[in-house]
Amino acid sequence: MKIKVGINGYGTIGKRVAYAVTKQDDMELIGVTKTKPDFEAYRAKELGISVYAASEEFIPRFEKAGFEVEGTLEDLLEKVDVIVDATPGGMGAKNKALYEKHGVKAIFQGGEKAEVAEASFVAQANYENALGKNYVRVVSCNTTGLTRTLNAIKDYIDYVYAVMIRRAADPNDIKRGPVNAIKPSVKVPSHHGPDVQTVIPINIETTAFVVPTTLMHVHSVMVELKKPIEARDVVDIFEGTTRVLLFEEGRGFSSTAQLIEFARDMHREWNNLYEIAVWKESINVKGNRLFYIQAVHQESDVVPENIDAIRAMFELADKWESIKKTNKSLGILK
Ligand SMILES: NC(=O)C1=CN([C@@H]2O[C@H](COP(=O)(O)OP(=O)(O)OC[C@H]3O[C@@H](n4cnc5c(N)ncnc54)[C@H](O)[C@@H]3O)[C@@H](O)[C@H]2O)C=CC1
Ligand SMILES: O=C(OP(=O)(O)O)[C@H](O)COP(=O)(O)O
Repeated sequence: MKIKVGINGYGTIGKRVAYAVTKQDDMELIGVTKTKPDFEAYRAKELGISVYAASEEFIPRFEKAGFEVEGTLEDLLEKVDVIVDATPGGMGAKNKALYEKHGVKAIFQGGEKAEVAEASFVAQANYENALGKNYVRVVSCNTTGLTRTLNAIKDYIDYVYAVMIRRAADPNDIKRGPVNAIKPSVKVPSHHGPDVQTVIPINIETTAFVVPTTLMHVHSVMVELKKPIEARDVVDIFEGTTRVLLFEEGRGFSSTAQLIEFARDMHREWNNLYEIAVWKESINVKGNRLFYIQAVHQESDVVPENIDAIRAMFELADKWESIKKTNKSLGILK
């Protein structure tokens, strides 16, 4: 039996999750919602994807353009086992009542508060917490990135301090800035540390900045160690950690630009870099402190998590079976 999946919100995350669903042999993409008949709606149709209006109120827009939709979100909800809510942050919580009304399981994204779901999720850290659940939240791209690497070394962690340098906007976004400024998040700690704690119980504080780039986020991580570890052991641990890749400045990876070029060279769809990129040379231990720097491709790192969350919610596979299956289907390197 294939799990029938719908996507509400066909934007940056929604379209990538839709694509990933079509790559799974145990899932079927039933349809996606759109609020307007823009080029993304036409492209979805060209790809054979059924397009639904996100609600009744948007129908006139489609009618005016002569774009035929299959119905509304409520019609889509009648046909699916699970809906992936990838609407703008905060909207998912409002949509939840509709999902409950139709008795459909739902996955929410990191723009929602943890309370929207029964579990916050990063597959390699807490797959088991989502088993059989009706509502799961895939945490934000930054939280996912922090969790992947910190979970791998959690036995050594006394306290984590991390600085998040966040991209101002996604590449297709023309409305957001800053254009020529660095914008601190004066709310300290930023939401990322507490968010990591919704997945793994570690001591962590984070601060965050927004900078004028669209490519990726970068994290500067400092860990106060509970017990000694050598930098080369951390390298070994990260080398053995799924969805984490080590990149060397010595091989030309001197910025996020080269990381994205690597994804392009790999012919990844939308230059997705699903893996968290850790700069190998940045892994250093000084006394009882470990330092490393990593980059997160915000548009794609949460995509495999959405797929694994679906498998966990329907108890289709155990943790490693699901992770391996998802990795293989998306060309994730390890
Ligand atoms: N872009 C990113 O870097 C990441 C975003 N997230 C989270 O994923 C969620 C979605 O974010 P993005 O994909 O970036 O947003 P987006 O703005 O690219 O896409 C949202 C889509 O929802 C549509 N939409 C708007 N109102 C709607 C409605 N009433 N019903 C249905 N669809 C509606 C928009 O037209 C758009 O296509 C948010 O919670 C965000 O915090 C998580 C990880 C990374
Ligand atoms: O939600 C995200 O993008 P957004 O800025 O489009 O809302 C990313 O996951 C980054 O969010 P974060 O920096 O709050 O973790």
